Amino acid sequence: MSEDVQLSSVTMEFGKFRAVDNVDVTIRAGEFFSFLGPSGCGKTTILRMISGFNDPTAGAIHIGGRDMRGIGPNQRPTALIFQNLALFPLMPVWENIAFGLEVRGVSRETRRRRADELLRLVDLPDAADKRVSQLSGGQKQRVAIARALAVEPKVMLLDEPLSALDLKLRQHMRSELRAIQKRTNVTFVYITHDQGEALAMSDRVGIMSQGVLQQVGTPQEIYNAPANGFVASFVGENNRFAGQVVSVAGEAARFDTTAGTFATRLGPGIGQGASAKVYVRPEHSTLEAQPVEGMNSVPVTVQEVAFEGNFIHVHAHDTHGAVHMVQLPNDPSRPPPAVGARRHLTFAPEHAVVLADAAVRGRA
Ligand SMILES: Nc1ncnc2c1ncn2[C@@H]1O[C@H](COP(=O)(O)OP(=O)(O)OP(=O)(O)O)[C@@H](O)[C@H]1O
Repeated sequence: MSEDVQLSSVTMEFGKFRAVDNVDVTIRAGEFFSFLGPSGCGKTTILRMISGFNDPTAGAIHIGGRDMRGIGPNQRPTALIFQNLALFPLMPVWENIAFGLEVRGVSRETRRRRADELLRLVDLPDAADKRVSQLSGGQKQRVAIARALAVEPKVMLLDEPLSALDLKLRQHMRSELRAIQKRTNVTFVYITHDQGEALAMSDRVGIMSQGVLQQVGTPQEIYNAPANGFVASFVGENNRFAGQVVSVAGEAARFDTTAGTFATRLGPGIGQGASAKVYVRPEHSTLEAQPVEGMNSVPVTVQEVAFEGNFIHVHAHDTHGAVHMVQLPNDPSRPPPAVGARRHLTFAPEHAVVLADAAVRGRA
């Protein structure tokens, strides 16, 4: 069983500082939802408000339709997991998992049975009688998840739980966490500043900047149709050109920059005359010997060529000194240009989108 979490105009102020500004989002029952954003953007504050450790200074939180105002952390249908797992190192694994049940007066036999079930769920069927201190980092993480699930939360809140693990284990645990979430169907609210983690695991992602929720969407929507320049730059790479929209025809526009006039698409809220930036992904950019009919192009000089295995990153600067990146497939029959070569950075109108900067505090 899982429940939805509804945030309605949720705001949190610490004195005069607004850490979370008018956040509106409904996290669906059974969904894996991540809040993604840089350090200090308000992610932890949101999680603390959902779990009941802080009350919003304005707005409301409903879980499963129930207003959470005045309901303390222990009375909420939530469980919180964070980086510091707070397991008991010398206690057997199964007792760690069953700890919350013991507090609730569940018999030893039932506790043991439930712990064994949960250990199978997190793929540690033989660990029940080991001590926590004998486990690896990833195994401890699974025990912490099993312990949180033991009290049958409707909503699991996870605060960067993988950040203490090394890269390989972190990547492995991504798919583990996702699998556990699907098996239990509990609503997962996950916070992270790691875009790879958020994109790989989540059904939907909410991108935060400076307390403001910038966009909510599937990983594909966030990457392929960013709502503004902050989202486009925070998730993945982009080449950017500042300028002005000089004409508009439907969703297409002409955009004037110091590097040239481009045919582009228009992002949300951008119209005729707007000063903004055009964004183009490196994988949608190529380097051509000559300008190509119907495409945008900017004369550049190749500055650096980095072989990355499955692809090649080429950095090239334009006549104003701005550096742009092109991602080329690793194709031995088409070697990349040499450093110093002059080329035309080329991109299609449909891959160039004019976006506003981020939505900012107090104006969301
Ligand atoms: N109790 C508090 N009193 C005053 N300011 C606070 C308090 N808690 C958080 N803040 C401020 O609110 C902002 C958001 O903090 P929060 O911990 O939610 O960010 P975060 O996105 O989780 O960052 P990180 O990824 O670094 O943990 C920060 O500027 C922080 O300094």
